[in-house]
Amino acid sequence: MVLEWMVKMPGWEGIVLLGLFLFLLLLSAAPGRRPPNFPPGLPMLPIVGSLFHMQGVSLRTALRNLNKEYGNMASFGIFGTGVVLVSGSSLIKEVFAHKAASNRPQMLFTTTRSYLLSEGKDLHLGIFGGNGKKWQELRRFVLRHLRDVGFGKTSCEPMIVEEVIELMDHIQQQKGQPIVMKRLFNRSVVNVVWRTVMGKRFPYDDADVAKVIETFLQPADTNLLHPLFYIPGMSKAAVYLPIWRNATKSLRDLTAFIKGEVENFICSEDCDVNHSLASLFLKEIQSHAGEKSFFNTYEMKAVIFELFTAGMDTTSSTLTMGVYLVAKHSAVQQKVQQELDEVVGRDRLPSYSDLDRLPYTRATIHEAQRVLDLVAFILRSAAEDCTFAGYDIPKGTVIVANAEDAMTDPKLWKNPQEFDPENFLDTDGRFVNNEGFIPFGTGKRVCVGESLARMQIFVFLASLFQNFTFSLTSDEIIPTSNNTFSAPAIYSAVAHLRPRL
Ligand code: HEM
Repeated sequence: MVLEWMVKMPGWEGIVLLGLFLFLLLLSAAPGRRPPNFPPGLPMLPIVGSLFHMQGVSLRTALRNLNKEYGNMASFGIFGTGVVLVSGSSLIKEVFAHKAASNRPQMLFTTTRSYLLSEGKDLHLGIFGGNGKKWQELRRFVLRHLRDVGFGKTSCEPMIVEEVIELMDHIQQQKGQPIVMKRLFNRSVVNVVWRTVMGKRFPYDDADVAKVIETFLQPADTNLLHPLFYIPGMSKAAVYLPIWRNATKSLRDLTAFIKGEVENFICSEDCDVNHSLASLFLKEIQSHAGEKSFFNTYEMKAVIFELFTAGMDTTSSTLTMGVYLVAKHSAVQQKVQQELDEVVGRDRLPSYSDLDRLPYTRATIHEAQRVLDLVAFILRSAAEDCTFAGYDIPKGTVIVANAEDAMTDPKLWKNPQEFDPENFLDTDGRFVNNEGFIPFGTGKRVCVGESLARMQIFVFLASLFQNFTFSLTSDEIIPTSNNTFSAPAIYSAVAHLRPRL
């Protein structure tokens, strides 16, 4: 896997990395070293770690095998970094709730993005990539003020409904012709986030946002455990390498877009009266003027960048997969529509307040999210030396939550390998939550956008199934789930308008 990647690299950089790789190979002949009382797992050789023991299978398969072979606390090494894979929903929750597991490892895409946003002055910007006191303060500020501007609360539902109506108009205009579903939802989803974060929405034909959406690197294109990212010093060095500059073209376009949006906002006349997170952030920066503070325009750009990226493709992928699974299982589609007709009717759109009276629809939506399993492996790192399940984990160890295992654990789910809304229903048809359902992560760094995402997913999908019957028209492609993220199916569908009752 490593070798293949390097051989594909053109020019001197490929040669240098290949040389480095061969040098490491020679050094790895020395006896192995694993920290004392570290969880069991693959042999960890000096310098290269366990890379040679993971050859020939995809990373995801390697992680699955690790769990099966070594149990709920299993380990391996990537170069000098120890990695612990935590499985079992109760152990994941215990570990991830602990402040010792609350750091995020340095990831190449967060350092590159920080570099670009700060003109090279800071490599550790934002909430997602931030750690320690700065992460705590920024996260607290963003959560509090997102709530103030209505994020995920009933007051933001009308915005979601407006986007749903526009999307349904667009679908209706296709007049029963096949619709390519990939990225169909991105624009509507990003508008909801943008309205709370920046106080504006993008017109449907905005060319800049269309370009960003079109070239956006989807989560499933990102391998957060790529060995090259764990070469010591790489997260800092790579931002200066021409090869990395070329490989990150879409990231560069996106950072330029967000920088432009934020800078225009700061210069705009209504920046301090506009009721948005951006204007509250700006006020916070001004209130700390002259002091040493985490609130500055670089952090503001990074936080806005994160809300845009984390909020767009995650929710859109879930909607794409939701329509796909329901269209593929026509009996489920009929039951959802029957429940919607009985509880909501067809004269008004479903509202989030209907959720409790729509157990089958709710179970279907949860089940689509479980089957997609978007973030199958969630990355944190040890903020300090710590002990979990009797094993010692040194500071800096990467800690990975095996969400895939929790979401398919046969001890927790009736029918873990199938799309089956019954997984979230009791024998009386009532909706029941499941402790293995952790699509938004868990504990100290649980997803900031969970409440908004849940509301958006429900309102969009319930409205679509109330108004249209979907059927698949093409042979769908199920992307081989890669690495740490999963991708939704790629397909086309026909949407038949349902008549009013
Ligand atoms: C279906 C939609 C979504 C899914 C499945 C999802 C999933 C996740 C997961 C698994 C994490 C890591 C949690 C952990 O470490 O325990 C995360 C973090 C995060 N998410 Fe989401 N997310 C979604 C939507 C959103 C939205 C709508 C936003 C904001 C607009 C958002 C913003 C963030 C941020 C800022 C973090 C970093 C939190 C931190 O490190 O403290 N996400 N998300």
